[in-house]
Amino acid sequence: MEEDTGALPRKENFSEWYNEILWRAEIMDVRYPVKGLYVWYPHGFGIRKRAYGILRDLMDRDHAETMFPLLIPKTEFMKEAEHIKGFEDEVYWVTHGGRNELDVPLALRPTSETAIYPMYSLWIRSHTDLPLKLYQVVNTFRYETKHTRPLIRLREITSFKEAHTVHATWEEAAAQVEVALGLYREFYDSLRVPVIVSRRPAWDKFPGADYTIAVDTVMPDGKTLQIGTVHMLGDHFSRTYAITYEDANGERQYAYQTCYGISERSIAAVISVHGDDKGVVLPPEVAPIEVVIVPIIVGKRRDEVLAAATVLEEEFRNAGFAVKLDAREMRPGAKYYHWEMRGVPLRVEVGPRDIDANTVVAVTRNGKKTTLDRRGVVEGVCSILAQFGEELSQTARQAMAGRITTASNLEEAAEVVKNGVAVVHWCGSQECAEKIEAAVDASIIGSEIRSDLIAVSDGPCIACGGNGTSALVARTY
Ligand SMILES: Nc1ncnc2c1ncn2[C@@H]1O[C@H](COS(=O)(=O)NC(=O)[C@@H](N)CS)[C@@H](O)[C@H]1O
Ligand SMILES: [Zn+2]
Repeated sequence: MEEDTGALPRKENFSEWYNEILWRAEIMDVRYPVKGLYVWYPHGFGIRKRAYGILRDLMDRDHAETMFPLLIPKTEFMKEAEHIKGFEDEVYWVTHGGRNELDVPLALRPTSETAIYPMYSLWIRSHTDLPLKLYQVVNTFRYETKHTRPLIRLREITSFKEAHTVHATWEEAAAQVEVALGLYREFYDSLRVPVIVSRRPAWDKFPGADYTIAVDTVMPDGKTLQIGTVHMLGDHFSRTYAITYEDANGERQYAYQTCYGISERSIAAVISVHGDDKGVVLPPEVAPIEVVIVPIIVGKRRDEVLAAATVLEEEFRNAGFAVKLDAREMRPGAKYYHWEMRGVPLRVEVGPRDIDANTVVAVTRNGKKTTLDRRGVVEGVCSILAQFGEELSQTARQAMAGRITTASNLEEAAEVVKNGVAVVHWCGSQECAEKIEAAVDASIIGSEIRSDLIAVSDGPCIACGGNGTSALVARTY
């Protein structure tokens, strides 16, 4: 890949910064010749791999992982009316196998309800088969007509984690929605990404769902990014796909379902929230390289320094760190620049002075320098990385808090949404939502807000003066 050249755009020019950092930090190559499809560089894929390893560990607590087919027959796809309406403009169709026209066109899954639920109908017979909680991590395809953007709005979603659960009652399904939100909070806590949870307005819920609860973060430009959604499907899909079970009294009942999804937007959030003017900044939890060792090679003591650096690398590797020794013939400063761009959380420098003093110098990606005793170096680095992770959480949380502002009328809200999220009182009516959205040129993205950064309250709707409660208004990706 091309080497680094020149300075990055400043992060305050977020859109340019974001586009440039994807190739400068070797995350994604956007030159693939199909719109909305992009290629993972190995470094970017390493971030995805660690992040989805955390996600799988969370899901594996009480879900089973599986994999359903990519191609969905039109007959199945077209069964759930609302679902179709929501996706008919986004579905890719396969119509030929070789030169033979297929008798039934096949959809590339935009999401997998219509692939999975006919099989659930075969699998679920009795209440003893419930609850059923499966998930898969697959690619899905959506013919997005809005502006596509790497990691944020793709036509091939390469890292679509979708969970689909089945329960005996509405209450159990509603409880699973809360379990899913807890998992998503834990996931984003691990990525040090602060989130706001809220209920999407009825017109924004997932097609075919009773309600949708979304997980949003606030991007550096003040726009929100939906980085996870949890849907209560009620019995809509079970009635359409005949997912029924025999209850304890031998009665046949329709099942109740949920589904919840996360995509590579989670990676976009890590890059966007934590990055700075020098490049990507990775939480240790998802860094493909946690520690890079840079030997300070000085003339005649070159071999001695390299030997010491190699021993150090071995020690970190045996302690379970993802460590890299950068022994390239290059000025140390150029190496610092290279690894800072790629977001490596910790650099360890070792040179002749360190060998004589039996120390090493540890420098975190956010610029903290510590001289460590060579003997306790592994423990020292452990606590430095833990501290670094906490600092990332705090910095990101404060940044998000700084972009959320209460607005008590339309004019104030119109100002706030230019570079942040407005918290307003809304009566909940669609009519007032349209008035508010037109007046402030932004969307009502949620109510029933759950965030320890936002004090929810009642008050007069800023459109009609009627009884309102706190709602989020923002521009969105
Ligand atoms: N075009 C896209 N590119 C990247 N991520 C996307 C795209 N469309 C949706 N997502 C992400 O995928 C998540 C789940 O998508 S969704 O439509 O809301 N929900 C579903 O598809 C349900 N079947 C849950 S699995 C969204 O919250 C969003 O974060
Ligand atoms: Zn109103």
